[in-house]
Amino acid sequence: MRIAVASDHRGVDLKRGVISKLQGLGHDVTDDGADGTDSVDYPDFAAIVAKKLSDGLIDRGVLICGTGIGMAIAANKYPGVRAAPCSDEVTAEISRRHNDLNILCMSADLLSARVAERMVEVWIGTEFEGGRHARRLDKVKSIEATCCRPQTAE
Ligand SMILES: O=C(CO)[C@H](O)[C@H](O)[C@H](O)COP(=O)(O)O
Repeated sequence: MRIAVASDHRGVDLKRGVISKLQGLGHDVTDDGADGTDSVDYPDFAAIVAKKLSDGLIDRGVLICGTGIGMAIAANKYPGVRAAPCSDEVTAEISRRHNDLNILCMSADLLSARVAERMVEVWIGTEFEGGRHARRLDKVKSIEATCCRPQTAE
């Protein structure tokens, strides 16, 4: 799978471990920053990964900030992105089975490297179940199509 990973300054260490884990599983992984611990703004990094996903250049994304919340808010502004913070293996698995989550957001402040790497492994290895969940996601897509169209100037 083609996977892009990015973080803000709080997530740089966790990001390195996540990238190694994904590469070890045989995935094609890009590191989209941040490169150091100088303070940066999470929307800049969420935008890089979310745009790639929205444009079909990657299959999945992983975004890490202090809580994972800011990254999810920003990433979800891009069409076709389904991003959410997950807190453990269970939410990571259900986010795939029920929500077809395509960008996993994680908290650098609250997760250990071991738990975060395991979450990523479970998340990448879990398929969307379809069925009733596909019906619900179709409704989400329809909300996106009707509410989030770019506004044209009158
Ligand atoms: O956006 C966030 C909250 O969801 C992230 O946790 C950021 O990493 C955090 O806000 C950054 O805060 P800092 O005090 O500037 O490090």
